[in-house]
Amino acid sequence: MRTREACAALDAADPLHSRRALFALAQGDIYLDGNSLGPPPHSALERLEAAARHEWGAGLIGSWNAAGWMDLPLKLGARLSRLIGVESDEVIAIDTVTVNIFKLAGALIAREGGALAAEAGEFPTDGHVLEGLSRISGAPFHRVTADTPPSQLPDDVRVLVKSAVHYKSARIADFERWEREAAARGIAIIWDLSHATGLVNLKLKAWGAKYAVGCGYKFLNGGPGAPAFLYCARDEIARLEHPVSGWLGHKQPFEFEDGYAPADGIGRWRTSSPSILALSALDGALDAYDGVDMALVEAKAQVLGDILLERAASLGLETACPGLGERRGGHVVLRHEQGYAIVQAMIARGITGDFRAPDLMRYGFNPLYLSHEEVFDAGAALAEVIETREWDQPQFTQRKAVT
Ligand SMILES: Cc1ncc(COP(=O)(O)O)c(C=O)c1O
Ligand SMILES: Nc1c(O)cccc1C(=O)C[C@H](N)C(=O)O
Repeated sequence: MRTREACAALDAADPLHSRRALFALAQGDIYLDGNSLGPPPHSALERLEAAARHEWGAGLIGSWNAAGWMDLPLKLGARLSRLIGVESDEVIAIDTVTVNIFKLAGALIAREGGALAAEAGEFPTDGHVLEGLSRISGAPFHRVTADTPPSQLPDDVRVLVKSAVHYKSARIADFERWEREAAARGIAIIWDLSHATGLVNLKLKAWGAKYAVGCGYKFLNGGPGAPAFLYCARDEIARLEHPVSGWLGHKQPFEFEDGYAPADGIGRWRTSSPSILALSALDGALDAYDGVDMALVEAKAQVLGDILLERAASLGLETACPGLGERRGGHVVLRHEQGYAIVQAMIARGITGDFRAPDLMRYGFNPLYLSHEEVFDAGAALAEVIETREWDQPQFTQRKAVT
């Protein structure tokens, strides 16, 4: 197991170390839940306040033009494109992950026919939304075994939704294999990048991916319920019909025509008035990623995860994620039958992680604000909580509604 001194030495040599100052995190708190809700960068809070006070408060309706509100989803899409490895005019920041899956899957199934598929054990919303789409469209829905490669999917599948990083196991998908096999079978993959964006060094275009959605409030730190994003490869945009055709996806919304004529370009994926305050917070939050080398971020996350896994091994804890030295997403998952109470006892010590039923403790690492030393300290605290049974108190053992 690495020592605290060895972790301090890693921090001293870490090019990302200084980014911690960009975040409004209380001194002493160790936040290991940024894979569920990222903390606010100062720039997000400042941008949000400016948008509320000056653009909305003072500028009023004139801000649609003067503050560039109408183009904010496209501006943010362009900023996000670097983080996922696609062109700047292929991404739009809009709606939620679930809604964006519906939009893409609905458009694809209408064009391609055939069946929809999602894996068992995926983040539930991915299957829920396809089931709903199946009910109204009549397209069959298959819930397939986790990690079924496209070459082994049922013959009629034309649309597969797949997480890039699994929310529980932290396994990273084999993008290139999946895309290669899917292309050979005429299957479109919609990648759910929720747990990957801002963490994994994504190169979607190079990997042959054409469709993806992702979350703004996890590693991107855009705030609770932040807008999600949608990626659609440029050549496919004009070939798909937006199933939620609303006035702002229209070519000329301010002509107020009865008939629907879709906009050109990625703006075609708009539906309604963009959530300007939420987009503004995300815009500010993305400053924290300016100039950041995503290869460095992914590599540091791997080491941070390893530090906690070394501790887990010394405690004899079972792990439910790729092991030491293995490639994984930004979190590690440890199994303990008292996992819920242990996570609560850790939170009481200022070390926040989360619990996923029935027995999984999930700890996430955003390399932009976490140091190697902090993760070492979190591991030491975990050892104490378990070894002294600190978790065995009613305030820790009683389940709360949101975990
Ligand atoms: C993999 C995954 N997909 C989708 C979602 C849901 O996103 P939204 O609330 O934006 O629909 C989450 C988390 O909430 C998630 O982890
Ligand atoms: N979006 C959430 C919420 O509003 C409350 C609690 C948790 C969440 C989450 O994002 C869960 C998360 N997607 C997960 O991976 O478990």
